[in-house]
Amino acid sequence: MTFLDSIASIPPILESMVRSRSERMDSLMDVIAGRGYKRVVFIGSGSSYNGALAACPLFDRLGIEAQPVFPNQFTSYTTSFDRDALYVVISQGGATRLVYEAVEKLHEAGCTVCSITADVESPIAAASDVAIEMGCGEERFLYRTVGVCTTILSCWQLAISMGIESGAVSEAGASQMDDEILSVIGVMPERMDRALAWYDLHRFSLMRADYLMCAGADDLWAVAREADIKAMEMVPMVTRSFELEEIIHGPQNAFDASGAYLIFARKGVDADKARAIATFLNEKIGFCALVGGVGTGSRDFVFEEASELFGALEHLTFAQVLAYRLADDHGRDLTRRLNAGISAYISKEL
Ligand SMILES: O=P(O)(O)OC[C@H]1O[C@](O)(CO)[C@@H](O)[C@@H]1O
Repeated sequence: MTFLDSIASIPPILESMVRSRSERMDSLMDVIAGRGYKRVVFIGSGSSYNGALAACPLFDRLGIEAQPVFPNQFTSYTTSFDRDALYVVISQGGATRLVYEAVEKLHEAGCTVCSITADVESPIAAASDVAIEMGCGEERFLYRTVGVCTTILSCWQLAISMGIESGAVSEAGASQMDDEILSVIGVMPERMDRALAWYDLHRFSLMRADYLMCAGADDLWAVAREADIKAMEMVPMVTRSFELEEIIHGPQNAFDASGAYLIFARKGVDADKARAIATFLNEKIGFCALVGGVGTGSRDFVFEEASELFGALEHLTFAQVLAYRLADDHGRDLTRRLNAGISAYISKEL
């Protein structure tokens, strides 16, 4: 089993989650019934945070304000609570200490807590009021890959359920969303194959890069963050991600030809901005690829999303393939941690 098999295993896992949405969200519906939630606060770290961030546009579309917060920010610094909000803690491992402490803090404040974890018997799931199964099972490699995709889908299903409860989505509308998600899942294998071919074409430029900078807006900012964290952990290499407009600080000042640049973008409000940044980077700085529907250059990875609302998964497939191929070409063993001794200094787990 290679890491690529792990990426390839994602679409059928997601498909079976979509087909069982009602059963998966059954216990959540009991908890949110009659509560009229209009606000969701997500608490999660790393890929768990990114998964929540990727789902925020759907909540917004359904009239629900959604916001992700890092566990340390919440546990150590947050002092005000919104008892009319649903708090959702996300932890693939289910035992991240600060996420667990967030549940305790929320319960002391009288708030309702929903968890999303791979194992519904994990400490965080057991401590929460309602536990949603992330759906990823046990990740075969160290790096959250299946899990980040199933986190995004779990959050989308949470949004759809809250939309049904609030009346913003009818049952028929929810089924249409399921179909739209299935159309995205249907193209993920093709995105994977094309990403592999794209990597082969640009391998030399990518292997030369000392660092990787990623940018995107809205849900594609979440993809940029995930591309960043995966390349950093897996290759490994120095990486950073920016909200699309924020990356402009870099080329003005610090970026140079030893970096590689990825801009995730779709047609619409930010297309011209994304193209302008990519053109400047390509003409004046170094290797830059536009990923998504707006590219026209030979370095770009161009595809029409099967769905704009749920297309983040298509972009994410590209990011996962890139991290895997770069890691593989660098001779990285993805079953072993580098610098595993850090756990003698600090541990995130209970
Ligand atoms: O989702 P969990 O299990 O709480 O872990 C959060 C993050 O911590 C890490 O395990 C290590 O930083 C990441 O890989 C992960 O995304």
